[in-house]
Amino acid sequence: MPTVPVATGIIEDASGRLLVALRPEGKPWPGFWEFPGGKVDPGETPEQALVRELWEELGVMVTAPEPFRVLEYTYPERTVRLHFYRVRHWTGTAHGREGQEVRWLFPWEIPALECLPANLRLTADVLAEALPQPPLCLIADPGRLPLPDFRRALEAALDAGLRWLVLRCKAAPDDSSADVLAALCAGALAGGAQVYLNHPDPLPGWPRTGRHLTQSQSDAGVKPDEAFGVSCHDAAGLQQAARLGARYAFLSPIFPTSSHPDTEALGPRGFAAMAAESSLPLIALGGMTSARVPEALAAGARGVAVLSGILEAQDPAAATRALLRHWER
Ligand SMILES: Nc1nc2c([nH]c(=O)n2[C@H]2C[C@H](O)[C@@H](COP(=O)(O)OP(=O)(O)OP(=O)(O)O)O2)c(=O)[nH]1
Ligand SMILES: [Mg+2]
Repeated sequence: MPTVPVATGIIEDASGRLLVALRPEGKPWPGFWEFPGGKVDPGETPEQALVRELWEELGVMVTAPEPFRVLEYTYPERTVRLHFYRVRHWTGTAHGREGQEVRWLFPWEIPALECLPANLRLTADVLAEALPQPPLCLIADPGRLPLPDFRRALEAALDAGLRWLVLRCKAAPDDSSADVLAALCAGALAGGAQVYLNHPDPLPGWPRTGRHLTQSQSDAGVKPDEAFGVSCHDAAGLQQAARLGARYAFLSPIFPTSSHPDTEALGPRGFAAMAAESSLPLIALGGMTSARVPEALAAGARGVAVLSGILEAQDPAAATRALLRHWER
């Protein structure tokens, strides 16, 4: 079976929303959502095909498309080589010229739709662009250490370059601890970090980027009206988090971990199999050490999360630097 070249455009408006279109009856995969585009004709370059297809399908004239990804995917009926472009400059008003429904959605709203299966990884690629950089997350639980030690460790990690914090409070802290934690959140944000609160309801009004949910909250349908991620443990949990509109998911445990000794680890292969099917960027959690970061990234993790690896290290700053080294260029 020859490979069919296809050119598609991820069209983005000034607010960051992307255009998706519903495949009509009469084409393969009717009723599935796609990025607009189509087959490259003989003699055309993928970029020429992109410009022609977006004119034919949407009535927009594209200028300066940027190559983004080339992916091959085998459907039962054909193998396609998909040339995805980012399109940020065009003229005209996009509308379904072939009668197809089109929608403008934020990237995290797309996984709720039934999309062409080849596009799962691509959606995860787009969502991964918005992860904190470097994508190393510290899950910081103030219940584990005396508060002054917790604060010192956290500030050392932030000074060492940490830019992503999930603050995990199993129970509501007392008033004086709450003031310290709120100030830590504010300081982390001011230093350029993203802060997600994993906290039981009622939620304190601490400064934050968004919330981090447990899989059981997500499975129960909790859907914050702010940015959020979810800690997942299985494929059903990942699917539910994607349906709700999560920006990212933790998947654990990738390696055996002393905090959950009775849970069987996914292993890098189990992790990779789930990453291949996920439209969310997955963050590897569980037994993560600096030495294991390359294996996690090779398994499709877009980032890594640690708990005790930093907070309970002899030298939290050194531990943070050792982990961050993997994202230095
Ligand atoms: N347009 C588009 N096609 C995709 C995407 N992802 C994906 O796997 N495909 C596959 C589905 C199809 O097998 C092929 C594109 O074919 P198409 O049916 O859109 O081609 P076309 O617009 O030229 O349509 P036609 O002339 O055959 O009617 O690529 C995507 O995001 N957009
Ligand atoms: Mg098409």
